[in-house]
Formats: sequence, C-alpha cells, structure tokens
Amino acid sequence: MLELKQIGYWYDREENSLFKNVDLTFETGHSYAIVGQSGSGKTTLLSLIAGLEKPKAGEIILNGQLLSQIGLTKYRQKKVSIVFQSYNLLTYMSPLNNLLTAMAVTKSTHEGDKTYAREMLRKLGLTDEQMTKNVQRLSGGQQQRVAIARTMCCDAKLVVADEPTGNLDEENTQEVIQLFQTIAHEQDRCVIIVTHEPDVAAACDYSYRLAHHEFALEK
Ligand SMILES: Nc1ncnc2c1ncn2[C@@H]1O[C@H](COP(=O)(O)OP(=O)(O)OP(=O)(O)O)[C@@H](O)[C@H]1O
Repeated sequence: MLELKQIGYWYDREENSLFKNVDLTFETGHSYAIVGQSGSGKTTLLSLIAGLEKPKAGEIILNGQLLSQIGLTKYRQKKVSIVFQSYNLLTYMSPLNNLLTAMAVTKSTHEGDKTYAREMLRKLGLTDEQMTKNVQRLSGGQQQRVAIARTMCCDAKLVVADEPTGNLDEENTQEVIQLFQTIAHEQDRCVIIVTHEPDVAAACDYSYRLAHHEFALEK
C-alpha cells in the first residue's frame, strides 16, 4: 500500500542525515511499530509518512501514486489519519461533535451520519452521556479512545500514531493497543505507531528499529 523508496532526511546538512536510502513497505491489514533511541528520527519519519514534511531524497508512493502527484493537501485530508500523544481533539466540543467535524472536514463516506459516530464511540467504551459532554471532562484514556474513534469514522486507510500511549496508564495502554489492532485487522487499515514502549511494539504485527541511520525489521 505504502512504499518508501530510497528515502533520506536531514534538517541542516546532508552529512547529518537522520537516515538515508530507506526502503520500507507497509500493507493494509497490518500494524507496524517504529522503535529506536530518542532522537534517532522516528517522529521525523512519521511526519514524512503523514505528509507533514517532504523527504530530502527518495519517493513515497501510495497505491502506485507518488505523494507529489496526489498533492500533500489532498493526501493529508483524505489518505492519512493521525493520532497524537496529546490526543489533539477540539477541546471546546463533545466527542460526538469531534467525530462529526472530522467526518465533514475529510468528506468521509459517513459524513453527517450521527448514528455511525455514536456507534463508533459506543464500541470504544463511551457512554451516551460521555459522548455529548465536553471532551475535556473525559480522562486521558477516554480522550485517546475518542481520537481513535475519529480515525475509524474517516476513510483514510493509513493511520499513523506518535506515542499514542505515552500519557496512558498500563490498563489504558493495553486497551488502546487492542483498538489499533482492531483498526488494522478488522477495518483493513495500515497502522504505523512510533513508540518507546516494548509492550506496544510487541503487540504490533511488525516492528522496525531505527539505529545507525537505518531501519531493521525486528519481528
Ligand atoms: N524542526 C527541527 N529542526 C532541527 N532539528 C530537528 C527538528 N526536529 C527534530 N530535530 C532533530 O532531529 C533529530 C530526530 O528527532 P525526532 O523527533 O525525529 O526523533 P525521535 O526518534 O522521534 O525522538 P524521541 O524518541 O525523543 O521523540 C533530533 O536530534 C532532533 O533534535
């Protein structure tokens, strides 16, 4: 589904490349962890995959189309969905309105379908009452579940997450990992997670380690 071909990236000078000549392939129906030391460049790679930055070398190809052909704006709107450590919800809205807004902005096939949005939130463990109160009144684990439900309401087959369990306790971490597995396996999406947590990496189908400017498949 997603191919990275000979990707290289540096911030200041090419001699200081975080990584170069990276060839990676990601498929729908699977989850992938990206692990590696702090500062090695994991978030940077994710920002290239999310279309937030352009690679300095190489090409990113989605279903046979170059990202530059798709256009980064369209790519970010329709093709990729991002889950952040800090949830990034619209804090002045309810969970339900967060989902409806995302569905409208991304022109999801479920746009305007309140019943579907409610069903996703219910599936992720929110009560009818929690769905309609301000998101800031929910716990961190509940807010992250809303962020994941938002992804499930959008059509993007590619889901990227940067330390999505970084703010969660052990129990919520396990639940969130299972939700990502459901998104990958039951919704046939491609899930790519940057994580420091060995448990999260172990739960993913595959794990790539970034070390010495290269990615190696660990499992
Ligand atoms: N906008 C920027 N300008 C210059 N250097 C940057 C910028 N963003 C990140 N860096 C540097 O690039 C390197 C990789 O950063 P990145 O955040 O991708 O690493 P990471 O592996 O995700 O780290 P962590 O696990 O600590 O989040 C770091 O040395 C960082 O200081």
